[in-house]
Amino acid sequence: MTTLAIIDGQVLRPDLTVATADVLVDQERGEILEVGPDLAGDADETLDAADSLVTPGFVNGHCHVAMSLLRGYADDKPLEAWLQEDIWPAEGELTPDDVRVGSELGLLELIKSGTTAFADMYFHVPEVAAAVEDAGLRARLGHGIVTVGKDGEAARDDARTSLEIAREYDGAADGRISTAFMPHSLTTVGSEYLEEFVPEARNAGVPIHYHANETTDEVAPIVEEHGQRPLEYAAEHGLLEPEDFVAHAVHVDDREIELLAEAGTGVIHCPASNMKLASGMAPVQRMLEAGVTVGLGTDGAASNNDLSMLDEARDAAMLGKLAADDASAVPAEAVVDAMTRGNANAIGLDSGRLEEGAPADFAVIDLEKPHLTPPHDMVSHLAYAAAAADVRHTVCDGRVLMRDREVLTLEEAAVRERALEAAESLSARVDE
Ligand SMILES: CSC[C@H]1O[C@@H](n2cnc3c(O)ncnc32)[C@H](O)[C@@H]1O
Ligand SMILES: [Zn+2]
Repeated sequence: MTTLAIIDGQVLRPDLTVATADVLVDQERGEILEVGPDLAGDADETLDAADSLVTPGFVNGHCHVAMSLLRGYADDKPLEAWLQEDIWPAEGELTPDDVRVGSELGLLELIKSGTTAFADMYFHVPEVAAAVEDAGLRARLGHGIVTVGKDGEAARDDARTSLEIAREYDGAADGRISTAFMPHSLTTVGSEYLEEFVPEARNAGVPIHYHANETTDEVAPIVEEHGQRPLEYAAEHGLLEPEDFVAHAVHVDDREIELLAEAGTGVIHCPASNMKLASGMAPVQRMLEAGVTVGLGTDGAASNNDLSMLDEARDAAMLGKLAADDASAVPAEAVVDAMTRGNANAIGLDSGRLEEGAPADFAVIDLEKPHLTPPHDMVSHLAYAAAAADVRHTVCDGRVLMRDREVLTLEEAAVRERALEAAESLSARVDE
């Protein structure tokens, strides 16, 4: 057994209390052996956490990591225009190599901001999976299906690809990669394809993840065409099961909140993307009160425009108060839970908790910063004050991915260089 000890840190426990302790990890099993005093002993490797907070690694519940290549490509438009006029034409030019380098760029940012696990919907998923395997993170990946604008054969091919990817990659990278069947949304995938393929996804034993109720423009056509609210329609098509999770859920009514709570389907709230695209304010406090599992996600870097879960936590708390017109709504504890254990539960990964027997996924945050002084309340600091640049070390599955801000599993300068070239070449191709 090889061991790693994270020593002298302030450890954030599952009940959100903080204790000065070491954390001892079995690196082969990727598991926490013990949390307690004086565990450095003869550990094979140590990580200094003095004057630092040791937290569960952050979980990003909804991302399109390769879209890092499109950061700043198109801003200041609402969802529909942004996708139709800018993003989809650019994505039409993306090669598998572009997706690989865009993923590596995004993974660098995830590691540097303390994220150890994420859920991702995109295409050229084998490239995303290869990047995840090498970078050392944990992920739930899927191929996003869009059937609108395609003939029947092309549409069925797309849905079949999502199913095949889900089957083939589940358990890849020594179990760090799991998968889901991923229809893009309830308006971009026709009901006939849901009826045909959802039962197959259930047979494959994978969850289903999709964008839902993101804008009023997305709700209206379903109400008009089917005479039902989108999540009633989703339930009728077998898309609201306890293992499933939806992104956004901005425009949900009371009945839909009740459906989510009854079904146990997770909601991944994406406040930065919702604000930037002016999609609306999700009723997060109402969903929490109804018992919905609420996680947090960044969405892609083209609509955020970063992948920091610390930023997302702050945005969620701030926007949640504004939406509820109540300063006590969406408190610090709720967002810290949502970015760790809540998210892990929502996307079906065993992560987000720092205790014996749990997966060894951590972020170590430097507290010796003016904006983190004084140390009244670590949960408050995580929700409101800490930033990506405060993350010192990141560990996933017992492996040190970043030590003292040096990423060990990706060559940062080389990835940036390749990303610059790929982005330049992509822009030129789109402009041709
Ligand atoms: C078919 S792969 C995933 C697909 O989703 C697009 N996308 C990125 N952000 C959003 C969003 O906020 N709502 C809906 N769709 C989004 C992305 O560009 C890919 O095409
Ligand atoms: Zn999205």
